[in-house]
Amino acid sequence: MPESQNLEAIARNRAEIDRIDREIVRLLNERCGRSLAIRDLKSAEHLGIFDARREEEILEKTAEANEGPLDDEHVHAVYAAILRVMKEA
Ligand SMILES: C=C(O[C@@H]1C=C(C(=O)O)C=C[C@H]1O)C(=O)O
Repeated sequence: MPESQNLEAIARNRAEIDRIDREIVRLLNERCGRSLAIRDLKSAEHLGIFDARREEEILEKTAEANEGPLDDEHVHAVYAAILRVMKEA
């Protein structure tokens, strides 16, 4: 493939990554809205924000959902960060 075609392919893949990143940010904010709703409901029930068992369940379910090419270890690292920031929102 001539060099210019490779450069065009890089540009196309980057445009797709930009689109996917916008979608990921939208979904993260949608998820955060649900997490905040649960926080309010827990507060009304005088329950604490953090639920270690639920977070473990999420880490298991996201590993099960992983079809690669990311390793489960990578998905775990991303979700550990997501669960941490959800509690800081
Ligand atoms: C939203 C909840 O509260 C916290 C936030 C979680 C999340 O963002 O998924 C999961 C468990 C809790 O630490 C919940 O208990 O479901």
